[in-house]
Amino acid sequence: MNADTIAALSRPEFEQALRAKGQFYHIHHPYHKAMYSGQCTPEQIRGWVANRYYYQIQIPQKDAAIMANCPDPSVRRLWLQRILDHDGHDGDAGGIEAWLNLAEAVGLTREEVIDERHVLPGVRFAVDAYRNFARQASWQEAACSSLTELFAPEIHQSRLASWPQHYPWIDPAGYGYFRKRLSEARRDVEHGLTITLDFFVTGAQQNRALEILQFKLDILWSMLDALTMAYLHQTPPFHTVTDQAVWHRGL
Ligand SMILES: O=C(O)c1cc(C(=O)O)c2c(n1)C(=O)C(=O)c1cc(C(=O)O)[nH]c1-2
Repeated sequence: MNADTIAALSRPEFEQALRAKGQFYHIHHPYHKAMYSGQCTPEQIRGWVANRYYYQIQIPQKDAAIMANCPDPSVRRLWLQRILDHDGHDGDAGGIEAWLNLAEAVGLTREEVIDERHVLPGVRFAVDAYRNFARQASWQEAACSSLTELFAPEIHQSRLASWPQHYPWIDPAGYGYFRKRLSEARRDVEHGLTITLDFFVTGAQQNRALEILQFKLDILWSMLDALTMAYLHQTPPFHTVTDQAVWHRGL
C-alpha cells in the first residue's frame, strides 16, 4: 500500500499505537535490568550516572530549540516549564543540579561529571542526534519525539523501588531527581501527547509520528549499548590499543 493511502487511525487508536511503543523502551535493556535487579557494580552505576549527565544537560537545549521553532505563544508558555524544571528557578535548584546530587551520592565528584571525561562517544552521538533533530524538525515533530516520557515515570519508580535495597552504599539523598521526575514527566507528556494527537491526523502522518518515536527509542537504547560495551564487557572505545580514555570530550 502506498504511504498516502494508509487508513488513518482514530484518535484513541493512534494514542494506543504510540503507547504500544513502550515495548521497546530502554526499561527492557539488559543494562537497565541489571541496574534494577541489583546486579550492577558501583563502577557500572557510576558509569551510567556520569554518561546520563550528558542527556540531562542537552535536554534544555533540545527544548529551547523546540521553542525557537514554535510560533505559538500558548505552546511556548507551557513548553518553557521544561527548561525551568532542568535549569532551576526561584527556590528550585533544578534537575541538572539534582542529577549532580545523584552523581555525588553514587561516589562521583561533581568535577569529573561536569568535565564530561566519562561521556562515551556513542552516548554523545546518540544524545546529539536527539538535540539536532529538535533543531531541524518542525516543533510538532520534535514535541512528538519527547513522547518516550510516556514510559518514564515507570522507570523512575522502578529505580526508587529497587536501588535503596540493592545498593545500600548509595546515599539516599541522591534519589531526589527520580522523585522529582515522577510528576514532571506526567505533566509534560500530557502536553506533548495533545500536540501529537492534534497534528498527526492522516495515516501517513501517524506512521511518521510512530517512526519519530521509534527514532527516540533507538537513541535511548543506543546509549545503553555504548555503556554495555564500556562497563559490562570492559571494552570501551580503543580498548585494543590503549587503556586510556582518549576519546574527545565534545567539540
Ligand atoms: O531516566 C530515564 O529513563 C529517562 C528517560 C527519558 C525519556 O524517556 O526520554 C527522560 C528522562 N529520564 C528524564 O529524566 C527527562 O527529564 C526527560 C526529558 C525527556 C524529553 O524527551 O524531553 N525525556 C526524558
